[in-house]
Amino acid sequence: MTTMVLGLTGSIATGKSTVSAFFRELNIPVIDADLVAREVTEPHSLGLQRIAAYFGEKVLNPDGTMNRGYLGQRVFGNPAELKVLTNITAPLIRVAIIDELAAYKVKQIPLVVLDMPLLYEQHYETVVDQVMVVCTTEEQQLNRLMQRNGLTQVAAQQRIDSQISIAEKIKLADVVIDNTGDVAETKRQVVKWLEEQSFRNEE
Ligand SMILES: CC(C)(COP(=O)(O)OP(=O)(O)OC[C@H]1O[C@@H](n2cnc3c(N)ncnc32)[C@H](O)[C@@H]1O)[C@@H](O)C(=O)NCCC(=O)NCCS
Ligand SMILES: Nc1ncnc2c1ncn2[C@@H]1O[C@H](COP(=O)(O)OP(=O)(O)OP(=O)(O)O)[C@@H](O)[C@H]1O
Repeated sequence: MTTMVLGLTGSIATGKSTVSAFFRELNIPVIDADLVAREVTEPHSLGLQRIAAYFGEKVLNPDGTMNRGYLGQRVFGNPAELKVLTNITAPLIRVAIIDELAAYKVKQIPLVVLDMPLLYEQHYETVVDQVMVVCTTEEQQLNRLMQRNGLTQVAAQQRIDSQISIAEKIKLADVVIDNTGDVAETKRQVVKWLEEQSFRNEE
């Protein structure tokens, strides 16, 4: 059996994690690119060494972990520095994700989800078989992001502007999940899509 890889994306805070939780509930494996990004920047990793070499010792906490608050504040308002950071992490993330996908393919798992905010920005269209985009209105996105991360409007908007807009991603999507309603309404759309694909990973 061949493995189908579903790319799950959206823009920041449009509801990817909310949708990926539905897949997990159905025992469908999810690769979380944000988590992979954390793994490739663990203490003593090549990723963190490269980041510290460029951004300086300030990016390191006393315990050797990455100071995410400091780095996030620095790069999200500074496109040139964000590019440097992304250029360090993206190749490391890519190798780790391709490895994980290969392991699922060997096991012939029918469906694997790749939850990746930067799926289009990093050109993963060729890595996945279909792309599902989770969308909200821009106003909901801003409000949910400010609320979830405790960010000011300016800081939240800077993060939103670091990615391709939702409108652009909708145009590129194979399937769009509308997350402007309540969570149950969103879940119904995901279940419907799964039923249309006529497979589910069994327990
Ligand atoms: C800048 C960092 C330190 C901020 O950490 P923080 O804990 O505040 O945020 P977190 O990692 O949870 O990311 C939150 C969201 O920010 C957005 N984001 C993260 N990195 C980037 C990036 N390089 N470019 C654009 N948006 C990004 C994503 O939508 C992500 O879901 C961190 O995001 C990071 O190390 N980024 C580089 C790695 C990367 O590219 N990750 C994205 C994987 S697809
Ligand atoms: N349908 C909804 N109704 C109300 N709140 C929601 C809904 N969907 C998601 N949220 C809330 O909005 C915030 C963003 O959702 P979520 O974390 O799923 O987004 P994300 O796309 O995974 O974000 P990121 O890009 O940062 O990883 C969360 O606080 C979540 O609880």
